[in-house]
Amino acid sequence: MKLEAVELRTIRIPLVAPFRTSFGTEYGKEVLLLEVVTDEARGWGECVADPAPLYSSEYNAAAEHVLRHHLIGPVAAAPDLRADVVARTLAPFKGHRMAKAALETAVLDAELRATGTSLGRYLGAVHDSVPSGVSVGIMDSLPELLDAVESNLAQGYVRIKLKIEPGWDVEPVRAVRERFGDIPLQVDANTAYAAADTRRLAELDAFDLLLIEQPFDEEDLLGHARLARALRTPICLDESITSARAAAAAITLGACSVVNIKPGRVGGYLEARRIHDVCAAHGVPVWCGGMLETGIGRAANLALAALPGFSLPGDTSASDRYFATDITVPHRLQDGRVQVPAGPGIGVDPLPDVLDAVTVARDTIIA
Ligand SMILES: CC(=O)N[C@@H](Cc1ccc2ccccc2c1)C(=O)O
Ligand SMILES: [Mg+2]
Repeated sequence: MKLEAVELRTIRIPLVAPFRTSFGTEYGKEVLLLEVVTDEARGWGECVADPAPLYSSEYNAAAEHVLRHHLIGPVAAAPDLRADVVARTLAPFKGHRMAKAALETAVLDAELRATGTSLGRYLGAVHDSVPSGVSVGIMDSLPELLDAVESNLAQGYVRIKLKIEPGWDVEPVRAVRERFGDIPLQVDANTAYAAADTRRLAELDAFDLLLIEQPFDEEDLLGHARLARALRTPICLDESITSARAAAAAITLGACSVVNIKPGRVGGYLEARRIHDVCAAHGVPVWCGGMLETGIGRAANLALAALPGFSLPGDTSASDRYFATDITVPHRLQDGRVQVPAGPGIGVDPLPDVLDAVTVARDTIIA
């Protein structure tokens, strides 16, 4: 293929409800969307960064800038463009994995649409639908939390994940256990704790959680390894796992025994599959994390979540968990599962009218 143009769009969509984590509260999602135009087909990629560098060092304006000024040029210069040359082409540029992931995914989507191959088939998916968990934010009170959990269970979500932070951890978990019994339950701290909190985190061992996700700083592999030796509950890493190499190091150091794979965080779906393969080789279960993607990124995540090593329900929730109106035909939860799109590439397209209604900026870069 030959890259002819890249259209950069910034879209803003309100969330159905504020979503509070240990690093802040979000009321809407601002998304950088890429559409690549090649001589054979077009493709879509969604950047999972946010407006501020609170989850990771990346943020939307930086992703757009690095794409515009450093990443699109070399990819456009590739004479025979395929998804598996993008990462190699971009390797000289350090970091910016979310920006790189969006570009690689858009190229991969175009390549697969041109050959009529679904992303699931290309990656090695073995299921047509995947069981879905849901991420429940920090709430203002325990009654509000219990109502949110009850609503999500009633919709059919097969696993509940609670956001925690110091001061909102043991009591919410205990309240959910007391009200809902032994439902599949896990927590996510988004790096909010430190070694001094070990005794507090050890109190969570009483609740038979599936895992504790990213309790410490993303760079603190040794701290997570020490914590894993002190706790019975498995440690899962998210922010720390930026590549297959990082996954191998974390597992070898004993820093985690479960991995949350997010293609946007690791530079794309090809690296995400490598992480899946590394974890499978170590007997480490993986699940597909979420970054409140629109239906575009959500579709691609569903294909990845259908690979054999994804043995735990992920955060591949239905569109209506976050958006009243998605920019694609909404992904729906049916009997606790979400369908893997079967069409060529990511298998979905934005709905033009909806997309235009939420677009706040757009710019076409001619290759
Ligand atoms: C589903 C889930 O918990 N995702 C992330 C946290 C996250 C990521 C990106 C976000 C963007 C806007 C608002 C909240 C966000 C939360 C996580 O697993 O750590
Ligand atoms: Mg997480």
